[in-house]
Amino acid sequence: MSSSFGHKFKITIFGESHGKAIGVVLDGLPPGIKLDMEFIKSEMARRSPGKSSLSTARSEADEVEILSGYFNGMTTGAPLCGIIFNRNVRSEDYSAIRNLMRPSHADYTAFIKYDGFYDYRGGGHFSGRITAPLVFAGAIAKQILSTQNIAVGSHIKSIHNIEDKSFDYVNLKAETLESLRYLALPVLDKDAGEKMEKCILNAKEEKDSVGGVIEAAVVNLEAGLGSPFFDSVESRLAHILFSIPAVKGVEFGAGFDITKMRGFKANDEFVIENGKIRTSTNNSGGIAGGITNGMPIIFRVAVKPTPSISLPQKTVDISKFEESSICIKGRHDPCIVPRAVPVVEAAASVVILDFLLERYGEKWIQWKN
Ligand SMILES: Cc1cc2nc3c(=O)[nH]c(=O)nc-3n(C[C@H](O)[C@H](O)[C@H](O)COP(=O)(O)O)c2cc1C
Ligand SMILES: C=C(O[C@@H]1CC(C(=O)O)=C[C@@H](OP(=O)(O)O)[C@H]1O)C(=O)O
Repeated sequence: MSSSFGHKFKITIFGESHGKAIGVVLDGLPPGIKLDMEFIKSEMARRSPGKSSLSTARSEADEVEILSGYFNGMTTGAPLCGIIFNRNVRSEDYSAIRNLMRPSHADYTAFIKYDGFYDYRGGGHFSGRITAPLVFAGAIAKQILSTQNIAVGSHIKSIHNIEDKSFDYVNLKAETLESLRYLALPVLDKDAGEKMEKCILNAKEEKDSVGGVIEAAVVNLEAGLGSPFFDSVESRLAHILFSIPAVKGVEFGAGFDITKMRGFKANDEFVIENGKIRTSTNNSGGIAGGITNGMPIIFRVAVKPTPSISLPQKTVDISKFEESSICIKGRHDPCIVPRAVPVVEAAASVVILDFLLERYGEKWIQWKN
């Protein structure tokens, strides 16, 4: 397995959805950071399951217990381990479908790779639940970034065929990102949000699911982070974003649409504003040559419809090697997107902090202040 990520700020996640606990070890955290526990709790709550009819009915408090690396209210610089106990498992949901491979979940691929020994209950280590420790890591990274005025945030760009407005790629402000944090469905256009909610509830009613797109941004980030070739900012962000279960696409700036523009429209022209070099458009999404250019980093993440649905589907019975059908009973998200929003932000925060620690070392914060 490959459950570790990062260079200077390394995270290692562990656990299974129906095991005793899930968690993360954070290595490379600067010492002397006073953790804002209320902020961490609020980030965990944005993702935690069972809080609304738009989510899985499995209800988990997702309180994090810190086991190490934290002393007298400050990070020590030693590995910080945070664990979350699984409280509300219902493994019998999985006994009946033990040998029936859920279409588009990880059952079949995990069965092949781990010779049938993997923990299949609740998706095991493949579960979206394993993003809870990622959100914990991201909340700490986000808090550190905010001391330097760097903000990471996102909104739901679309659910199924319902579209929200786009961010203002050039003049996006930290306050806009902050205001989105408090919305159950973080959207810029309230009407679109109401339609999205109906769309999700409609799919749920019909025992089906829907997907969507999350548009995220990092603002107030300096120019000069990232290294070509293989450690470009796009490469590292895409790596962690594609690690999130159910993510099927990532694009930056104008993304695939840039292919429909001619060079003159696609190019971001340079200007000087208030003594700073900026660009008048931001089709590059704040990255050129794999390096940040000081404009907002903009990216979008495509999230597929939840694979576990209760409509009857064709599958195979792996124990008999014969075709069969499956009707999944259990507690599943009718749409993953709303709960994936803080996960995407967490993932981006981890990467940006890693780049900054790489550039300036762990004394970066003291040095900047
Ligand atoms: C926050 C979150 C919640 C998820 N909830 C569910 C769920 O309730 N049911 C389900 O079948 N898949 C859910 N998933 C997606 C599966 O974990 C994922 O599709 C599966 O592991 C296969 O991985 P892949 O889609 O990346 O190929 C969720 C993912 C995330 C990030
Ligand atoms: C528990 C969470 O989401 C789970 C993610 C998930 C999956 O297959 O990814 C399947 C469901 O698990 P269970 O069948 O145990 O209820 C979701 O509830 C969580 O995100 O914390």
